[in-house]
Amino acid sequence: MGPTVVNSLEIRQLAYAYPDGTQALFGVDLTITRGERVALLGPNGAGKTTLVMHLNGILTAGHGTVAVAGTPVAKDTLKEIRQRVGLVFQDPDDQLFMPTVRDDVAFGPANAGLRGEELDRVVKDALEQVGMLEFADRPPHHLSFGQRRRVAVATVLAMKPEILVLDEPSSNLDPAARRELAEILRSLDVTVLMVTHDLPYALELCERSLILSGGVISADGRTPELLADDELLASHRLELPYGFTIPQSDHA
Ligand SMILES: Nc1ncnc2c1ncn2[C@@H]1O[C@H](COP(=O)(O)OP(=O)(O)OP(=O)(O)O)[C@@H](O)[C@H]1O
Repeated sequence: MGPTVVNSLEIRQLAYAYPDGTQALFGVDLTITRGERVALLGPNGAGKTTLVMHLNGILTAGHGTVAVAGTPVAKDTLKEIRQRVGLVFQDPDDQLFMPTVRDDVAFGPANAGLRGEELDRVVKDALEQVGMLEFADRPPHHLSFGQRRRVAVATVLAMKPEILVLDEPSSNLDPAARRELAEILRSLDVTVLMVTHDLPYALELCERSLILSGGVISADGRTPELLADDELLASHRLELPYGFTIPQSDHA
């Protein structure tokens, strides 16, 4: 027998219609292996948010299954699933609500029962991973947007997630903050699924990309290959920035 391959995420035939009857997902199949970084691309209304909301049980499958590291997302597994799936929202202010950065990062692990030195160590590690340790005693609302996003990532890392799911991680960041966050994300030893309209960011960070369109996955492959396919991009309302070319080394 070969080594066991752990799948961080396994989605089988996931379909979902909102209560008003809008069918947002039509049978999505997706496997993400531990350690992969994957970009989820697609036009507005493709179903990306709907898909992400199934990963930690905010929505539950109308049809099909979702499993995180082998554990099915279901009512009786929600507590475990929410520790394993670290969701970083687009707006860090939806995630930060405590008087200090330290308290925000400690909130999840403290809730899970960590105390004392163990809790301190987890908080310190998470803040170090995003380069925000020196800001531990600051109120989050005194930080820049880019710093708040990094703290939001730390709140999720403190839970030692199986998979980090980021919604538009580069939005509202200036070029330096965008690059710093990319360096941080690349340095993490965690599976990543990143929803983004920022195609160069997907290229920079994710070896693999998916295109979701009309509630189905219509492309799944190596990011440089997908982004070099002008017809594929145009047919899914995806556009590279004007003048951007895929570096030849990525094409190979
Ligand atoms: N609460 C809701 N009730 C009914 N329909 C909804 C609801 N939320 C989303 N939809 C519909 O479901 C479909 C998928 O929407 P979703 O928000 O998942 O797309 P998205 O890919 O995340 O788009 P965007 O890039 O704009 O964030 C769309 O047709 C949308 O109008």
